[in-house]
Parts: sequence; structure tokens; C-alpha cells
Amino acid sequence: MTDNLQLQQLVAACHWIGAKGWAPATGGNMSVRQDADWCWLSESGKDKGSLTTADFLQVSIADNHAPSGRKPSAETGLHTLIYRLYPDANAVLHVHTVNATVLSRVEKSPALLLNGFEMQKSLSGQTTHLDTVPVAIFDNDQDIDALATRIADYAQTHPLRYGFLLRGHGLTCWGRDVAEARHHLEGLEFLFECEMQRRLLEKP
Ligand SMILES: CSC[C@@H](O)[C@@H](O)C(=O)COP(=O)(O)O
Ligand SMILES: [Zn+2]
Repeated sequence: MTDNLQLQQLVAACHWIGAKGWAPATGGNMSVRQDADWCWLSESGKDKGSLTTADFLQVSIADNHAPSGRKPSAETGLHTLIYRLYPDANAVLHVHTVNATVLSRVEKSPALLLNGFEMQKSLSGQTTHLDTVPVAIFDNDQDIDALATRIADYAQTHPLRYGFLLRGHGLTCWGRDVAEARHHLEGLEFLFECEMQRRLLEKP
């Protein structure tokens, strides 16, 4: 499914994310699906703003195995979970933006509810600011297997769309291709910024 063009587009997306300041100090990780069984994931510990195609490792979607022997992202298990859960997802972007990091701590409930913003329509399938878009929030965990299991359990009853937040950590989002994943990232980040400002200014 993924051709070399998608990987090149992912590298361009990583450079854009780096320039935005959304992956500071080696934070963040990115991937594209190759086919039903394999994806390409960023190598762990690299500066994601200056990656090349050589910094992406082939990883098995079923069991996170990387045949190269090099170490893919510490958060590989969250990318492969999305590819297993959603066959339409072909690109996954994980970032550490200030808005995602702070808002996910300020909001104590299991989901951030976005409502009233025209930019909700930047998310595929959304047609009006009058609808409510829930973005699930999961407590952060250094045990990625345990975190992936928790997310998978939640997704059984609350199908995830566009992305999810990790509390005090960041945003993971996806799309049918790199271009759509970028739109979802940019749209969600804009909405998080608006929601932060709204809460600050409307505070009694
Ligand atoms: C800068 S530490 C952040 C990491 O622990 C992690 O959250 C992250 O996003 C990057 O990990 P990586 O293993 O490079 O993909
Ligand atoms: Zn992270």
C-alpha cells in the first residue's frame, strides 16, 4: 500500500513538525503503513525534525518486530495498535505540543470535547461546528504494552477517530494518508490552542 512516495511525504511531514516546534528534543514519532502486515517507523531517540528516509525502520504490525535489529520508537506499540484497529489508517503522527501536553492535564475527564469551532471541519467527515468531537485522553504510562492494552479496551466501546491524547505527554493522530494525517494534526492542534485560550479567558 505505501510506496516510497508516502515515506518521502512522511519525511517532509517530520521536517514540518520540527519547524513548528512540535517535536522538541527528540520527542515525537511518526510512521506510515507499508501494507497489511508492515509499517515504517522512526528510529528511537532521533531528532524528528531532521529525519531522512534511512531513519525509518520496517516493523511488523502484528508483533512490533523490527527485522533490521535497530530500535524503532519507544512508542511503536501505539502505532501498530492503530494500524491493527483501523485498516483505513495509513499514517500515524505523534507529537509533543504544549497545547496537547497541558490541555490533557487540565481536562480531568476521559475525553476532551470540542464544540463550537468552525475548524472542527478540518477533521474528515465533520460538517458543522454544532457537533461535538470527542478526543479520548489516556493517563500516560511508561509501560507501552499496558498503555496499548488500555487504549484497545477503550476503543472496543468508543471507536477512536482522528487521534487521542496521552495525559501530560502529547497527541497521537492518524489519517488515510500522510496528507490527511497532517490535516488532522494541524486541525487538532489549532482546536487545542483555541480551547486553551477559551478556558483561560472565560475563567470566572
Ligand atoms: C524526549 S523523551 C520522549 C520519549 O519518551 C517519547 O515520548 C517520544 O515521543 C519519543 O520517543 P522515540 O523512542 O524517540 O520515538
Ligand atoms: Zn512521546
